[in-house]
Amino acid sequence: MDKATDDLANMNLSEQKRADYLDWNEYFMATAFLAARRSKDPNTQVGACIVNEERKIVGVGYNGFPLGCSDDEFPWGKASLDPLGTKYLYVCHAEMNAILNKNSSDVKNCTMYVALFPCNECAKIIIQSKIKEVIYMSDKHAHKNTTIAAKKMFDAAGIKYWQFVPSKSRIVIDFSEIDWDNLNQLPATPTKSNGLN
Ligand SMILES: O=c1ccn([C@H]2C[C@H](O)[C@@H](COP(=O)(O)O)O2)c(=O)[nH]1
Ligand SMILES: [Zn+2]
Repeated sequence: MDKATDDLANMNLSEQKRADYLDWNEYFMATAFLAARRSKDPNTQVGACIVNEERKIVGVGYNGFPLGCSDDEFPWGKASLDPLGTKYLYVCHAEMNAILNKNSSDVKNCTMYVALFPCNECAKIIIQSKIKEVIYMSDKHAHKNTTIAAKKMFDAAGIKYWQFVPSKSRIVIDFSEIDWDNLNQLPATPTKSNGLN
């Protein structure tokens, strides 16, 4: 293909809608996973994103210690002879933080996107806050009583829950790949010349 034909092909492509944009579920689940990257938990990082009926994000949270409880002083360990020496008695779960961080008056009829199926304690808060749907990614604790109880309560309360199975294997934000002059993500627009092709 000569350069003129190549330029024309690129021009026509740039007038068409991008095909590889994030769909709503990908966008909200990726937001939950981005929030999880704020977590200091060395073992499990959980993020949650709450979305209202207008598809607006109204709350985001991740697992971490309460305000005033230093990440450097409270224990991050899982195992200790003394339960007070583990994280479990102190850490706020991502779902609870997302609800408490809400920027709307309530989260009634909202959907929660969450990296891990909520535990029984989070399930109670989700139900009481009137969230109507939970979309989760990992169900790695499906065999545990905390998850079984959570599902039992969701079923009784009529809360819909389903597992998000991503069709994209990667959602990447790589600042080094962004063409800052055009705000194009170079890999997403391969026909655009980046000087390498
Ligand atoms: O519903 C949940 C369940 C757990 N978490 C958080 C709490 C802890 O920080 C980790 C779990 O630690 P493990 O080392 O995997 O036991 O996940 C949450 O945010 N939401
Ligand atoms: Zn929980």
